[in-house]
Order: sequence, then structure tokens, then C-alpha cells
Amino acid sequence: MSSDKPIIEIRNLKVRIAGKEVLKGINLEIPRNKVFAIMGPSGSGKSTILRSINRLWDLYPEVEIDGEILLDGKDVYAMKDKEVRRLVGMVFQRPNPFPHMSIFDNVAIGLKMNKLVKSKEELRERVEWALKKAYLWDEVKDELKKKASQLSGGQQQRLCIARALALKPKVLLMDEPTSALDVVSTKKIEETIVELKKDLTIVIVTHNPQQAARISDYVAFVYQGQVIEVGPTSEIFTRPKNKLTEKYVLGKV
Ligand SMILES: Nc1ncnc2c1ncn2[C@@H]1O[C@H](COP(=O)(O)OP(=O)(O)OP(=O)(O)O)[C@@H](O)[C@H]1O
Repeated sequence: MSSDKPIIEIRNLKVRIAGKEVLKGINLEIPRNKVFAIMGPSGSGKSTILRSINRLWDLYPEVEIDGEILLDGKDVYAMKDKEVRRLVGMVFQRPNPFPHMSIFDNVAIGLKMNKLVKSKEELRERVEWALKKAYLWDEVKDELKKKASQLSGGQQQRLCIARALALKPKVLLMDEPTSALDVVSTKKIEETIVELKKDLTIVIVTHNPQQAARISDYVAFVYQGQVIEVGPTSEIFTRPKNKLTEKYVLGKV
């Protein structure tokens, strides 16, 4: 697939949850190897977009989805769900490592379950690779058998990033990944995100416009289930075309 083609294309995405229209026909093109931020006030539908991309709604019978989401040109709803989850990783608002499992096993488990490595040596190498990519390796390399619950909140979130990266996804979805963290941990995760775009595409949901401005290349402003404005981050923040976007970036919505 040529590198100038968007990695994700969302076409006329409509989502109804328990009869309520939460997304009202969203169109987005997400370029590859960039950080793409989705920002907007609480309840605007940001998380719903992410959950539609990696089919997290599959288990919710009250959720109806219409429209198309293409990953590298392929309709994700026509793919096997397991395949979608391997290609599209996700990191949630609250760090959710398997608390009683070791640091090593937290990263290794997806690789084992998906049979993505052929030997113990390859497994060890991939775990080390993922922990390095998530900038956690130096802090944990001598205590890989320690339980994940013994790590700090920020370290747990970087462990979750490593767990997702271990499967070598094409896209990493991040749903307000720093909102439960302190300033220092937030800074580390933001630096990690910016580094990661060399390897994959990142779609990050944030309710914090400053965060979108700091780390993203493109940004979509979502309001009441619609994309109000989308474009390069520098343009959205310096020359917004829509009054509502302007108000939001100035902190007035
Ligand atoms: N499981 C659910 N059941 C019923 N309604 C839901 C469910 N999930 C989301 N909604 C509704 O969908 C709308 C959009 O929610 P969503 O979580 O996507 O917004 P958001 O922009 O991510 O908000 P926040 O920043 O607060 O996380 C909200 O009105 C919410 O109440």
C-alpha cells in the first residue's frame, strides 16, 4: 500500500447506542506515521470513534454501527476480529496491566496467545524490544519477574504501551492515556508517543487541547457526534476556520 494513502479511512460512520445517535456520520482520513489527535468536550463521541476502529463494540448488542472503516484499504468489519486487534493496539485511560502477572508476562502473553513467536529466545527478544520502545526497559530490566502491580501508575501505563507494541500493530489507539497520571509521567508518555510515530500511526483521544497541540501532527475537533474541523495541528490552533473550534482551543467550550 503506498505510503501517501491514509492508513485509516472512516466514511460516514454513524453509531447509535441504546437508540441514541452518538456519532452522526463522521468522515476522517488518518495519515500514516503521524500522531492524529481527536479532541473535544466530554461526551462528544471521541472514545466512541476509537472503539469503532478496533471493533470494541462487537460485544455490545445495544450498539448499532453504520458506515465504513478501512484499515490499509480493507474494511475492518469484514476482517476477523482477532486480526483487527493484532493490527490495531489500544491503550486505555487507566493503566490496566494484568496486576498479578510479572512485567515480562504482561508483554509476552499476547505474543504467546497469538503464536507470533517461534522460540523462547524470540519471545525474550520481542519483550525486550517492546519494553525499549515504550521507554520502560532501563527501569525494569533487572526485575522482569516483579508483579506489574508493584510499578508506579506511569510505569504501568508504559507497560500497557509495551504490551500493545509487542504485537507490532500498524496503529495504536490511545484513549486519554495520561489523564490518570502526574506531570512527569505524562511528559514521558508524550515523548514516547512522538518517538513511536516512526514505527506506526497513533490516534490519541484527549480532552486537553494543549496536549493535542504539543504532540499531534493532525487534529480533529469533535463536538456532539460530528467532526467540526480537521487539519494540520498548527493550522487548527493558529487559524481555525470554525468559530466553535476557535472557542474550544481558547478553552471557552
Ligand atoms: N456504553 C454506553 N452506553 C450508553 N451510552 C454510552 C455508552 N458509551 C458512550 N455512551 C454515550 O455516548 C456519548 C459519547 O460518549 P464518548 O465516551 O464517546 O464521549 P467522549 O467524547 O469520549 O467523552 P469523554 O471525554 O467524557 O470520555 C455520550 O453521550 C455517552 O453517554
